[in-house]
Amino acid sequence: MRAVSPSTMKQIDRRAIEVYGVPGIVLMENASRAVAVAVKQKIEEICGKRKSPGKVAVVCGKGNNGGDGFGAARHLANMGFEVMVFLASPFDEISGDAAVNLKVIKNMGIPVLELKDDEEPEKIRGLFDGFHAVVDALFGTGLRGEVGGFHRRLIEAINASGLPVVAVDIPSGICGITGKVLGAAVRADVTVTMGLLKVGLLLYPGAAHAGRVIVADIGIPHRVFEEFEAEGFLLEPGFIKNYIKPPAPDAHKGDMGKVFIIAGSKGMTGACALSGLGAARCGAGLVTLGVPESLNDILEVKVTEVMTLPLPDTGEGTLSEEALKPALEFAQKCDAVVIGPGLSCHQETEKFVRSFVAECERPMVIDADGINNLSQSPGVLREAKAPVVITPHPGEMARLLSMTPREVQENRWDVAKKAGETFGCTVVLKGARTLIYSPGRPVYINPTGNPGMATGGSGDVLAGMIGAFLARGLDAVEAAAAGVYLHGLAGDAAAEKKGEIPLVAGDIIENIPEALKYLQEGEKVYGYEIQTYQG
Ligand SMILES: NC(=O)C1=CN([C@@H]2O[C@H](COP(=O)(O)OP(=O)(O)OC[C@H]3O[C@@H](n4cnc5c(N)ncnc54)[C@H](O)[C@@H]3O)[C@@H](O)[C@H]2O)[C@H](O)CC1
Ligand SMILES: [K+]
Repeated sequence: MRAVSPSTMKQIDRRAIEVYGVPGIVLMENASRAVAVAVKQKIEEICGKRKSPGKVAVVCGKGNNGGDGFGAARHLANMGFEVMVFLASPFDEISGDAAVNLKVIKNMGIPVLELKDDEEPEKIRGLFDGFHAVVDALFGTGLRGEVGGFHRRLIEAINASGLPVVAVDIPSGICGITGKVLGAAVRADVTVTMGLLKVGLLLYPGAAHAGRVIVADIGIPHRVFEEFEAEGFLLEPGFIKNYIKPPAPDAHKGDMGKVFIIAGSKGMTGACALSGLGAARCGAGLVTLGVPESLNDILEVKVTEVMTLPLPDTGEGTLSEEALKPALEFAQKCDAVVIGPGLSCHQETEKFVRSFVAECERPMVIDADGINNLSQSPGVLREAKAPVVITPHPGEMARLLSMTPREVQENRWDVAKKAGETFGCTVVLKGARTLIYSPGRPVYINPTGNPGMATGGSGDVLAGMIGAFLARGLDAVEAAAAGVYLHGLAGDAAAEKKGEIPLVAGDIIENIPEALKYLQEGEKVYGYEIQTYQG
């Protein structure tokens, strides 16, 4: 599902009005209706259907977000709710379509209380006593910069009310593209966003402030959406299902892709097994682990469905430079390579990784120590002869870009794009709402997964899964999207059974079959669900 920035949404709104001739007031009417229906649903969810359905406070700003609020107030009154509008702006500053709707509700006798900037703080704090829900129509795509002073106090009062909150378009105070809190932000139970998803509703902390997201079709001709490049794309089952096709009836293991996984060092044999099994569970026909010779016997015991290839060892249980020739030769016989899980940063291994990445002619997933071994020479990534997917967690990305993990986390969107453009590869920036970026493509946002997956070995499994999809012929972005989505879905299935705390990497592998089954047959989607309101 497409996700856009506020500025792109404004351009789409404008084109619908000025080029296609849809009057703005019509868009606002549809938006208002969607909000009112969501409020009714939310209150009924909590209080059940009642003769007198309840009392709703609608907090309106001075722009069209507020205009949606005025329209929603009218619809809610028509539904039998007792409605009160709190206007966070002087009456005479309301204009255009918003002014039309304000006039109507005043003609209907709906009380509209104009709040002054210098209202007594305790008056603001007590504003919502006795109400059953609050509608946040303060700021939408028109928010600029930090929310301060009176608006901040108003937002804090909404959050302190303890009432269910329905946000109009974007929770006020959330940046519509980064998801950051700009000073203060409303915590909504439901966000009714107009036309298309906004990126900021999908990225933390915005995703936490948005609650359940409903995308309202407000009557913009759908072809207008096609006329603009969406900045983001929320990964969904339908999108992934196309990539995960069952094997042909007469398939044999050679058809299903050969994956070569170069991994492991003394004490890190688990990483080899986890990435190998991750690949095998995603349908790779043949999986071979290239490991330091001294660890080969251990791996032979550890794995069954996966083969091993002993490679020259430094004598310390790590790969030596001598491993380059045999590793490149074997890679030539495979369809995709995964390099990095548990490899260590031994100085000889670092040289091996640098040369291998520069010379390998097969699509590669570079993970964990594969990335760390390139942090002194990230330019090698640009020399790669075949498509590359890097799968850094924030710390590994920080080393690659000479940033701090905090800087990475505070700018995930921009960092993922910067890394993709700098290294000319597909970037999987792991974390809550993993981002996938490749030059020239939108940023894919993954909604699956849970905090229980932040456990040793989880990344090794993911690297193997992406390697399997690469080996089965998906391009770098598709393989990354399929792997990331499925990895999170399997983790959600595991967490549903065992809880998040006890979850270990092996549980993710165990649940890949169930996750695949849901993708291909079921409708149940864990974790994240977007509803669409068609009016
Ligand atoms: N035709 C359309 O565009 C439709 C828009 N819809 C809704 O309208 C809003 C966007 O409305 P807009 O008037 O552009 O801006 P906002 O209402 O979001 O902003 C309100 C107002 O607030 C002022 N402001 C901005 N930043 C700050 C700040 N940091 N502190 C104080 N005040 C601030 C600024 O002057 C703005 O004018 C969109 O979200 C939809 O909800 C309809 O839904 C569909 C048609
Ligand atoms: K809002």
